[in-house]
Amino acid sequence: MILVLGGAGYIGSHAVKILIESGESVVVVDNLETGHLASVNKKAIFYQVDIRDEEALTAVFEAHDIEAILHFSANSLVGESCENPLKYFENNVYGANVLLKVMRDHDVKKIIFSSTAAVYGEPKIVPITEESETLPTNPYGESKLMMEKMFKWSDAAHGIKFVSLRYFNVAGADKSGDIGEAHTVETHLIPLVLQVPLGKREAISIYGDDYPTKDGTCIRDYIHVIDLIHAHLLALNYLRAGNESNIFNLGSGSGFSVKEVIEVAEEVTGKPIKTLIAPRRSGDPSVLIASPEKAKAILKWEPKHTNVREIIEDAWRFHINKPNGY
Ligand SMILES: NC(=O)c1ccc[n+]([C@@H]2O[C@H](COP(=O)([O-])OP(=O)(O)OC[C@H]3O[C@@H](n4cnc5c(N)ncnc54)[C@H](O)[C@@H]3O)[C@@H](O)[C@H]2O)c1
Ligand SMILES: O=c1ccn([C@@H]2O[C@H](COP(=O)(O)OP(=O)(O)O[C@H]3O[C@H](CO)[C@H](O)[C@H](O)[C@H]3O)[C@@H](O)[C@H]2O)c(=O)[nH]1
Repeated sequence: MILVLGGAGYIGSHAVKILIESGESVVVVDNLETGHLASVNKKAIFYQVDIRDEEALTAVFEAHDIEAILHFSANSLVGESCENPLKYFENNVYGANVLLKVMRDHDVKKIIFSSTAAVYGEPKIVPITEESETLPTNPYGESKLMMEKMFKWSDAAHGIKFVSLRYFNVAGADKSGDIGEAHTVETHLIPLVLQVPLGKREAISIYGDDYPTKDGTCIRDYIHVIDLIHAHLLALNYLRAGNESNIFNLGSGSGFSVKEVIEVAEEVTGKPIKTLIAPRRSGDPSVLIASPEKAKAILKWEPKHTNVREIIEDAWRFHINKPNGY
């Protein structure tokens, strides 16, 4: 049995669907703070539980024979984390503490964890390898780095093996259009851009056009959620094969600017997208591009949907299908 924490969220709901399609039995735990019950595949067993509730989490571990955990549950808004850092340490770090305690007490030894490119902060060298310095510029990234260290020391003391996957910019949606990214508070570029052709937003603000990039706007590495989840399945096999704990970047290795994303979204939707030039958003690095070479070499991961047009087409299919979310 695989336990998916945060399985009602954007990325977690895709993981649940793909795990079930690949023949796994899945239990989902989610407190529904930002997730949607309707996004959880009906073949999964669902518990509305907060991972910080040790008693309730223990009951889930006692009800099921859990082999491995995919841990997506967290707060993950960079701006909010700067305004309310303690919320991030409370949910992400304390939540991991409770989880590791329950794992230790129930002899569960495998966990795959959602980390982030935000652990690197402003990179000195691009593309970013796993050896790059980790200097987060916001409490969200700091909380994820702290969690990585908690996993490292829990491995040393209790033999809990982990794979930490440092995601770059996750986007796109399942090809069915049934599940996708539907956050009540949306901060991510692609879903916000698509709100304009959906008629839900007048214009998209471009946060800064004076960066030292080819068109002055920030460059990011967009990774399709389906490719991202396939890396989790490979990480699960990696741990099942008895390998050591490890950390991998997950990105496509190529970058697209904010303006390029908007242009492609205009082509995909067939509608003009009005833009406004806004001030830079604080803490935004100009260029974030992953080196995915380690995941390719060790996990044998090969992202297949790296074209930003395909990523936007798949996101658009979901938004057309569910214009008001779940
Ligand atoms: N979306 C990205 O581009 C991106 C990039 C890097 C890392 N990540 C990480 O990936 C993970 C998933 O991100 P997402 O975009 O799907 O976010 P999301 O908010 O859609 O999903 C998180 C889920 O966890 C649940 N949750 C939060 N706190 C919980 C708690 N204490 N107990 C139980 N459930 C809880 C929420 O209700 C939600 O369903 C997060 O850990 C995030 O930090 C996301
Ligand atoms: O309305 C908007 C929203 C975003 N942007 C720009 O679009 C780019 C992408 O922004 P997102 O908010 O979509 O993503 P981030 O790169 O800020 O952050 C994401 O990727 C990070 C790692 O790269 C972390 O993992 C973080 O959790 C995740 O939200 C940035 O340059 C941002 O300034 C705009 O111009 N206008």
